[in-house]
Amino acid sequence: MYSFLSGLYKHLTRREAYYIVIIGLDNAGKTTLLERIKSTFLGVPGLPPERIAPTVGLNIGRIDIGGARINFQDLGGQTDLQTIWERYYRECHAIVFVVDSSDPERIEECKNALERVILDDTVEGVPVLMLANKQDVPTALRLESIKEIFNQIAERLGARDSRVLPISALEGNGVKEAVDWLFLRVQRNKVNRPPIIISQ
Ligand SMILES: Nc1nc2c(ncn2[C@@H]2O[C@H](COP(=O)(O)OP(=O)(O)OP(=O)(O)O)[C@@H](O)[C@H]2O)c(=O)[nH]1
Ligand SMILES: [Mg+2]
Repeated sequence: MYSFLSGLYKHLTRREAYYIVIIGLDNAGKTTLLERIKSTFLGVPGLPPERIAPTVGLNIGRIDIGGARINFQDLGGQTDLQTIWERYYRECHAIVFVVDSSDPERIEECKNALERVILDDTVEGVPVLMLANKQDVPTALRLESIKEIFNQIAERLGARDSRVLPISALEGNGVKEAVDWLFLRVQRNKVNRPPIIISQ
């Protein structure tokens, strides 16, 4: 009886879980984005921007959406930390690459970092969302310019789902749209990268 009930409980509480990595150069705004996602979807205030320090390890954020769980993994972007990215993106269901649109001088470095990820065969078919962050800065590169730069790389993505969206992690603009895009894409890509089934 106990095993029947516990089996039934597990069945009723089972749900799909997805892992999404957030990468990009240091100072791009990844942790600010993670905190913004948490405050938008969990309804609790995230860490205030002035308390966010450069990431050395990994920050995790969990949200529930459409009956599924999404686990965001925000990684440090400093050059010597980029070597750990692959440990996380190889297993993930989608990749978010955050770009600091207010720093045109680092765009080339940004492109190279993204290219290295895209060219890794282990992420073939995984949806990639490029976020043109800091759109609240008046002098920031606008979406069209960022698209022009990143579409050269996107061509290499082949049949994979990819998109460039404008956001301001600081002010929250575009953050919900970005998460909605990701949720739809990880579900569409279920056959290639099945979700992890969890109970609760
Ligand atoms: N104006 C503006 N500033 C932002 C935005 N997002 C982040 N910032 C600022 O950019 C700086 C870096 O933000 P972080 O979130 O720590 O950047 P990160 O990508 O996590 O950096 P690492 O952890 O070192 O890889 C901080 O001063 C943030 O307040 C944004 O949308 N607009
Ligand atoms: Mg960080």
